Amino acid sequence: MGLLTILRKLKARQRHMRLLLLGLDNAGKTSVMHALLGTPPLGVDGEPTPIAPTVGFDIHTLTVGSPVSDSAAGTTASLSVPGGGDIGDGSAATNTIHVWDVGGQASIRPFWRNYFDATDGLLFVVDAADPARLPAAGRVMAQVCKEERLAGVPLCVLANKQDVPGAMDARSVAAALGLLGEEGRGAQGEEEGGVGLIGDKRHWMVFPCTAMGGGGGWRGDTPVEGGGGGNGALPLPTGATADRVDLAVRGLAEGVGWLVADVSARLFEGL
Ligand SMILES: Nc1nc2c(ncn2[C@@H]2O[C@H](COP(=O)(O)OP(=O)(O)OP(=O)(O)O)[C@@H](O)[C@H]2O)c(=O)[nH]1
Ligand SMILES: [Mg+2]
Repeated sequence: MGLLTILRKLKARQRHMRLLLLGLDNAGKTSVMHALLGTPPLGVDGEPTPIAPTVGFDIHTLTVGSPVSDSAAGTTASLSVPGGGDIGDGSAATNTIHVWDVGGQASIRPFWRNYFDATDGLLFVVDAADPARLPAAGRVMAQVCKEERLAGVPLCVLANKQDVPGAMDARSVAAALGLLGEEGRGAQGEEEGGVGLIGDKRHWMVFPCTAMGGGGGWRGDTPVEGGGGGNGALPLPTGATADRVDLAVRGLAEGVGWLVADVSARLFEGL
């Protein structure tokens, strides 16, 4: 077996990828990170403690597709989402996912560009219970997506805070962000200032979710899908009623699972 083949097999087996977690301040990025890690911040009394705004960035590591491999570091956890898979020789692959959680305050956003290199997938978190800020979130997202270093990188939008009564569903969030506003999709929701993502080769999807895993009043719907590659079907909200909070909790894992699977296909297919 040649050296190149060995290296390729090693890469295929390890499947490291880097996701960048962005969004306006207060969207819930760090909360999403804690939810994914299964480690809500707790005080000494065991009660949840408020999450402080992120100044700078934090890196966390998740593994997908195999049991927990290392939890000693405190920032490593396994996640039950799809995204592992057979790597061609009958053995299962493990995706090791490095998530960069970067602060979203206006004063910090200019530094986001320092994190674009080597990004394989984008997680963009929005506060679906704060419609007034969604157009601004859409503009910021569009700016990020214009970045050459992020060309074609799949985008998972997390329409967070679905536990808050009145939170917008995935389709409304997609429209408010300008994702549905360009020609070619046949989608409703023409929105001024569309972000111009549609028509490029980027896969995107909006998932309704909550980082809280509790509360009431959640309104369920299905993810809204679009982007290049002919996957522009836009399923209508189903108005699901059963166990809505649970669905929103699962929406988080599903969203990350979708992104991991998409990135995997992009990075590791054919290895
Ligand atoms: N109800 C509800 N509150 C949430 C949810 N996610 C986050 N929050 C709250 O929203 C506030 C901001 O959450 P953070 O996770 O700090 O937001 P962030 O995007 O990391 O903010 P920056 O670090 O400043 O960019 C906190 O008070 C969280 O408790 C959610 O799903 N539901
Ligand atoms: Mg934060």
